[in-house]
Amino acid sequence: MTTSAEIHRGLAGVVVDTTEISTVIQETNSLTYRGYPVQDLAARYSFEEVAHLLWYGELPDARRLAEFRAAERALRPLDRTTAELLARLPETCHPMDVLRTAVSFFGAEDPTEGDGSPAAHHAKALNLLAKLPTVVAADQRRRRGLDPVAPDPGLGYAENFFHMCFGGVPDPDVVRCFEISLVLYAEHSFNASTFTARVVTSTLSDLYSAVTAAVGALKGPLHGGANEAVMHMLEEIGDPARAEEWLEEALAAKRKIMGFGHRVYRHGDSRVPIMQDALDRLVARAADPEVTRLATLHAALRRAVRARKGIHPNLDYPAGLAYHLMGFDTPVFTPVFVMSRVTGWTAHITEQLAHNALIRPLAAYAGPGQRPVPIAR
Ligand SMILES: CC(=O)SCCNC(=O)CCNC(=O)[C@H](O)C(C)(C)COP(=O)(O)OP(=O)(O)OC[C@H]1O[C@@H](n2cnc3c(N)ncnc32)[C@H](O)[C@@H]1OP(=O)(O)O
Ligand SMILES: O=C([O-])CC(=O)C(=O)O
Repeated sequence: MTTSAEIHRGLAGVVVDTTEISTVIQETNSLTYRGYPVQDLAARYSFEEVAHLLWYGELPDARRLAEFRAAERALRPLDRTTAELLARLPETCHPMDVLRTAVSFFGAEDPTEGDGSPAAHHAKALNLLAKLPTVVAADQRRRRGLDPVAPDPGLGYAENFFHMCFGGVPDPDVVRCFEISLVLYAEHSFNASTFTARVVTSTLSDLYSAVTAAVGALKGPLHGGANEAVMHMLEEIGDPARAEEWLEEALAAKRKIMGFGHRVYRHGDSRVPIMQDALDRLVARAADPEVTRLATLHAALRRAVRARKGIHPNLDYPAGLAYHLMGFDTPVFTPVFVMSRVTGWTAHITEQLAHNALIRPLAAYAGPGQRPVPIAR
């Protein structure tokens, strides 16, 4: 080691910059977007209004919201080249790979890719917000052997996604639970994927490159991939009566329990009570023994992890099961997270550019000391 500098592995506890977009308030275990508590936003506002808030700093008035909605709805269809390209990707690849490829391709197709002005950024961000659900829905249908369903400009963001996935819109309670999840997933300060987007942006690279990299960062099971991993874990456990025994075995094998723990929250994720409440409503309305079994297992594991390790669930824990009950295929859960988080990522990309400093930390060298190269080879 060539330096005695303090090492912060994983940048834990390191404050690298300021942000005006969101903050976790540890004292009250709360999260605000541009100053508004996320609980209140989830209860009273649509996802489109929250996207506007994150990008422009204020909730839209009625006229501005109508314009914003009209612009988003007009941008939803994919052009033929994109649709054909995505349909050619192997079905063995993960839907997050499809999404990552789609974002990269949107950049390659955009002649204004390098324009980093705030106006150009907002246009690109809106384009991604509008098109990503079309990509995710078409991909889920393709894997089910079905043709894509065209977006419906008469439907809101959340409703239209159900329409494109399933060819119909479920009852408003289900749509509302989905919309709540989108609001909760939209933004979370300097999480790993957002920080990735900021690192890429700090080199003055373009927005599509930053979002492509962020999709890659979100895919991992320690971050967004956990909502999908939660479902696999519940399937592996199977029987609610096995939750405690399974947990002991998993901990003995040094496995991480998916959907539990958090780098920032030490006393529980502020978003969980709202999402758990939405999940409970989905379970109650299903009135189905299989759904009850899953919900019982979900609750049993939550209690067991709390009792055994003192660890709380994070947002991915209730969101994973909620997406399953809404009918989405498990590999689509993290892409749905992307559809929402693209708002936070792009808000941060714009903020990073406005006060840019190249992000380039130092490392404490721990390799061999300087030595002569061998003379004979
Ligand atoms: C939307 C999101 O991205 S939320 C996060 C989603 N990710 C997950 O749900 C994956 C499971 N969780 C985890 O792996 C971790 O809790 C993380 C990655 C989220 C946070 O990790 P860190 O802040 O680095 O905490 P760290 O891993 O050091 O955990 C501290 C202690 O709690 C334990 N711990 C934390 N989370 C878990 C978990 N899910 N399962 C088992 N043990 C855990 C660790 O083993 C460690 O114990 P130790 O001190 O005895 O070694
Ligand atoms: O903040 C984090 O580290 C992870 C998280 O909860 C999120 O990105 O929503």
